[in-house]
Amino acid sequence: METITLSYPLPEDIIARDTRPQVMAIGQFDGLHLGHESVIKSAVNLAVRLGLPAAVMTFHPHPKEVMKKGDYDGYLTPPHVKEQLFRELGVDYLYIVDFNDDFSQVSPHHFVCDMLLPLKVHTAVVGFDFRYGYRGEGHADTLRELSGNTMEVCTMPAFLIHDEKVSSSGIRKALQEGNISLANRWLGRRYTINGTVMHGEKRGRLLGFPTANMKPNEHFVLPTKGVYAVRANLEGASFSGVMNVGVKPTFHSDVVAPSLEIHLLDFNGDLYGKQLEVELVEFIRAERKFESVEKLIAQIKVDAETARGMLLSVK
Ligand SMILES: Cc1cc2nc3c(=O)[nH]c(=O)nc-3n(C[C@H](O)[C@H](O)[C@H](O)COP(=O)(O)O)c2cc1C
Ligand SMILES: Nc1ncnc2c1ncn2[C@@H]1O[C@H](COP(=O)(O)OP(=O)(O)O)[C@@H](O)[C@H]1O
Repeated sequence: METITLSYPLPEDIIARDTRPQVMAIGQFDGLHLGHESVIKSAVNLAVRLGLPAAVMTFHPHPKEVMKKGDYDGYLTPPHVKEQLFRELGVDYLYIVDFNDDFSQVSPHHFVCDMLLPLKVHTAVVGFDFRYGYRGEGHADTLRELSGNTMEVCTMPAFLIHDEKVSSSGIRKALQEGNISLANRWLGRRYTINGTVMHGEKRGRLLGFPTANMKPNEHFVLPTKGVYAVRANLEGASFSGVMNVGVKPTFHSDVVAPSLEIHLLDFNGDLYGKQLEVELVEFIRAERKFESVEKLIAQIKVDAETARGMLLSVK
């Protein structure tokens, strides 16, 4: 797969490229969840049938981040992981459009005529709720017309699980509510945060539960404060663990930024500076303020055994 970064207007060298007509899935693909996957798989299958390359066009940063909508809480899937998923799905060309204030002003007409047509989009494959151009005024049904009927458009219906529409906003909400099973089911994989192990307050070892304090490598959506059963990948090996996301109210009365702390079960070693990839498997309980350190320790013991039970048959 070739990754091509684009800006508007398209640079001369891109226009001059001898691009073959291509089937292009277009969307933010924030997620990237099972609904997005079905759009991309359809584009790839169609491309194979037509003997054309399969492309994806996506936008970065997230338009909500650029437009300062306020409700943008970070990545569900960081760009490099999305890129890997596109590759695995069989995409030949990945176009990443630099989404900035100027691009947000581009009309639907100009988006189609100045970007899609020069890129020789033979068929655009989009989700049922695809919006594009200034204020999202362009809809899937206007793509064809704006291309002067030179481009085919294939609009994919909503992807449903148990009659519910799979959506990124639904996954974000599920993470906020501790509904990890739903978030994972809709994503089609476990919600994963990766980061670097930093020094913390050195209290964990005194409690009998050393916890690797993980600083996320990207601006990920944080799940709700609480305790989780996790699988953690460390230098190619996989461990079961229990993670606390929160502000440790037993020790802090002031508001502090939430931290992610992972205790690996059956592990002893130095993790400082190492890269950890943490996959959320299940929510165990909400974070609480304990009246004594002893009670917190007793609860952490129960949490660790709960996680162990939950993770018994999980790889
Ligand atoms: C499984 C688990 C559950 C935890 N639950 C809570 C909790 O409910 N309330 C709380 O104040 N701290 C909780 N903690 C956080 C501990 O207070 C924290 O690990 C300890 O303060 C060590 O911090 P340090 O790594 O910065 O030294 C939990 C930690 C773990 C590993
Ligand atoms: N089973 C384990 N799980 C997590 N960290 C462990 C474990 N065993 C040893 N460690 C080490 O202990 C550190 C955490 O100890 P802790 O007292 O909580 O210190 P800190 O507050 O700096 O995180 C980890 O960063 C890691 O280097």
